[in-house]
Amino acid sequence: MLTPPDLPPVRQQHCRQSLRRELRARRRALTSQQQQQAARQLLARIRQAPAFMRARHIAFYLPNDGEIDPRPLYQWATSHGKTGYLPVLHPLHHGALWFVHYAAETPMQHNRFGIPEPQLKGWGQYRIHRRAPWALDMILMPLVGFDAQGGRLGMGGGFYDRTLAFTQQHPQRPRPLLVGLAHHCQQVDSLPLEHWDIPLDAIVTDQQWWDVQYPQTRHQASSSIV
Ligand SMILES: Nc1nc2c(c(=O)[nH]1)N(C=O)[C@@H](CNc1ccc(C(=O)N[C@@H](CCC(=O)O)C(=O)O)cc1)CN2
Ligand SMILES: Nc1ncnc2c1ncn2[C@@H]1O[C@H](COP(=O)(O)OP(=O)(O)OP(=O)(O)O)[C@@H](O)[C@H]1O
Repeated sequence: MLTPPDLPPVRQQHCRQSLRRELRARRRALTSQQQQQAARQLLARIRQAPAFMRARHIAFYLPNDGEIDPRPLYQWATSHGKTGYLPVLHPLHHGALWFVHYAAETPMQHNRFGIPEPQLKGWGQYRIHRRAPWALDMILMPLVGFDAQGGRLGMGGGFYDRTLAFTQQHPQRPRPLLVGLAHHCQQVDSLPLEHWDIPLDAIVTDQQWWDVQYPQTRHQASSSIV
């Protein structure tokens, strides 16, 4: 179920869709014990990584559709002085995300995909809790699929791609480390990188941490972060 790079675009999109379906079914099939164990292993793997230890402002997500659960990591991070944020669907810019501070007392609402996110109240109050993506130290983003070369497949909305496009347009500006999270069973041999795909710095599963090195010709080479 791989997508050869020389297929015409429409066929490629079709392949991405069926691969997405297959990988989503695979992660949903994990039992709650397997999910809990994966979340514990993810915590153990990430919390000791120097890049994570240095990071102070970190975007997490609330698990949906069988995604690997970063909540134990969030608990650990916030009890060690770090500040956690969640993605919120941008109220005006369709297809983009805001990152909003998240704590136990944060009022939540469900977005149109049924995922809980911090409530948008007045714009004035909201601005206090929002952090620009470039001012985050690390963004942990959920993956539907990935390959060991840094290719990634998300839910298909292009939300993270649009929100993080600035990292390609202004490569010398400050930017967060982009870390994709997935279950080990979501790995495939090879995924083509689309021109809009934002390269990740690392991919972490319950079983492994990959630093992603892109060829210079394709993307800015990313430096090793652990
Ligand atoms: N936990 C989590 N939060 C997240 C994301 C995510 O992937 N995971 N997102 C990452 O982008 C954003 C939300 N994007 C999403 C995009 C599509 C679907 C989804 O379930 N799509 C359905 C179709 C639903 C519809 O169109 O009404 C589907 O594909 O079955 C969910 C979230 C922001 N928050
Ligand atoms: N910077 C961008 N500007 C406009 N459209 C974009 C941008 N990035 C991605 N898109 C569009 O978003 C759609 C979904 O892209 P893709 O299939 O790569 O999503 P994804 O990477 O799986 O999702 P996500 O980024 O939310 O994890 C594509 O049709 C693409 O054209």
